[in-house]
Amino acid sequence: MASVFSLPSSSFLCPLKTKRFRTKFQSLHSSPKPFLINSLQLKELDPNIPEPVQTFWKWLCDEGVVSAKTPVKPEIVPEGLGLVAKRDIAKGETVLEVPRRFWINPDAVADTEIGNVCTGLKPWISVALFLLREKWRDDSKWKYYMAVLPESTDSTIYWSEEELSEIQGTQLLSTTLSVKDYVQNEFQKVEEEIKGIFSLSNQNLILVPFADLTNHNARVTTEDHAHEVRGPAGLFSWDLLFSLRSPLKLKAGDQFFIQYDLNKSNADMALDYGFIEPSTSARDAFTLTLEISESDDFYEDKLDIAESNGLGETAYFDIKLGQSLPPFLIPYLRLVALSGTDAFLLESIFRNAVWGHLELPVSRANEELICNVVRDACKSALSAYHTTIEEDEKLMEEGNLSSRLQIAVGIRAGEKKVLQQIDDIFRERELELDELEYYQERRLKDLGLVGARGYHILGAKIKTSADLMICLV
Ligand SMILES: C[S@@+](CC[C@H](N)C(=O)[O-])C[C@H]1O[C@@H](n2cnc3c(N)ncnc32)[C@H](O)[C@@H]1O
Repeated sequence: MASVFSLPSSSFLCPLKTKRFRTKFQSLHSSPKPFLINSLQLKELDPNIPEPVQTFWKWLCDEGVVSAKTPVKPEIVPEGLGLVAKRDIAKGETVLEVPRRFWINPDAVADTEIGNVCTGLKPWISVALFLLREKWRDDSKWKYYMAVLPESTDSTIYWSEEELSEIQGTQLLSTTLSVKDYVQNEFQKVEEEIKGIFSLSNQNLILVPFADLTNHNARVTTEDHAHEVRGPAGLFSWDLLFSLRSPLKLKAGDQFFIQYDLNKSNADMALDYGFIEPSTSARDAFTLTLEISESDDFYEDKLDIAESNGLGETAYFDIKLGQSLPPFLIPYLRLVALSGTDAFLLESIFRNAVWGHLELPVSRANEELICNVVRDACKSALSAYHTTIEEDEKLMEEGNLSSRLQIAVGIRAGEKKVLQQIDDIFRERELELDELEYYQERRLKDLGLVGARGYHILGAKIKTSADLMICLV
């Protein structure tokens, strides 16, 4: 899978790293040259740029996608290939425009000979099938683009067993294995369905030659740089254009960057793009999965309450480093843990108000249980990693890690930090258990039945929460 990054209405895949050009370069080299590379725009290119990229650029020039006015050109940059400003570029200035006839998306596939067999397939599968077919056609309209598309990226789905062992215990490892399984199953299904002719959930998948040479940078903190506009798309034609504007003010020689996706965690980025942002703590995340067990005596009631509040039998909570817990996490935890003398809150007379009650501590037993359960889960998850945070940090400080090891170390350190943060939050909560105010106390206060000397209802002293229940329900 090549990397995918999100745009307002679409995503686009990338041709990848220069290190992967060698095989392409050799294969192109042995075939007759498609045309003489001598246009003005080509003279501006660094002669060290791999020949397939030069040929691709020439093709873009010939097709009118690149002109003398185009303010960027491809260069070799730390991220592989990238686009570099030829002159100063103002913030918001249009950097490139690619007419619709060059886009590769499910609509484009539908208009080709394989359109019929692709009808009804998932968008990523029809695009993948199309790419496979075009790759082997000598007369493909996209052949110069195909020649710069990568065989693989640093996405974890391409990692060897040995490389994957570096992310042992991480959520990223299980996601990676699930994605590989999913792709394999889909491949088998397609193979069975279509004899002779293959971020996966993305409905608006699109490949845009030229635009997908743009790299990501954390300095860009907005995502509104990609637009579909109508404009001139050739000598006499007018069409939809995929347009990218510069989110930053650039000086000549600066690289043109965009922001791929502000909401992705480092694990998402590792899987989708094959790189991470180790210094952006909010990208370090861990997903807590909570479930109302079917064997719970109050399963039906709990499920009903969860569903009435937009949650379900299983709920996923993404916890980010340095950020507070998602607001529904604690009420959901309290709901799942609700039992014994607290179960009266599950009765239907409380149905409209119960979520409000769950937003505050219910009882000491309930609060203690959620602390224990979460802390045990954190400890168990932490024990599955084969390194400590300190060991990972030392490796990062020493540097000299391969790009994949850098991802592995960054991911496992990040996940552990988040788990540690969750454990710290619930450890502190545990220490406060005696000071918290619980449901019964609040209720008595509401009823004006709590005096300075303790809980008194109609003169009878209340000793246990069971007594309270009898009095209050
Ligand atoms: C859309 S392509 C961009 C062009 C790509 N650099 C190339 O050589 O073809 C996206 C890929 O570029 C690389 N990339 C982009 N931004 C990066 C970054 N900030 N750090 C590391 N790699 C990056 C990743 O391999 C990513 O999957």
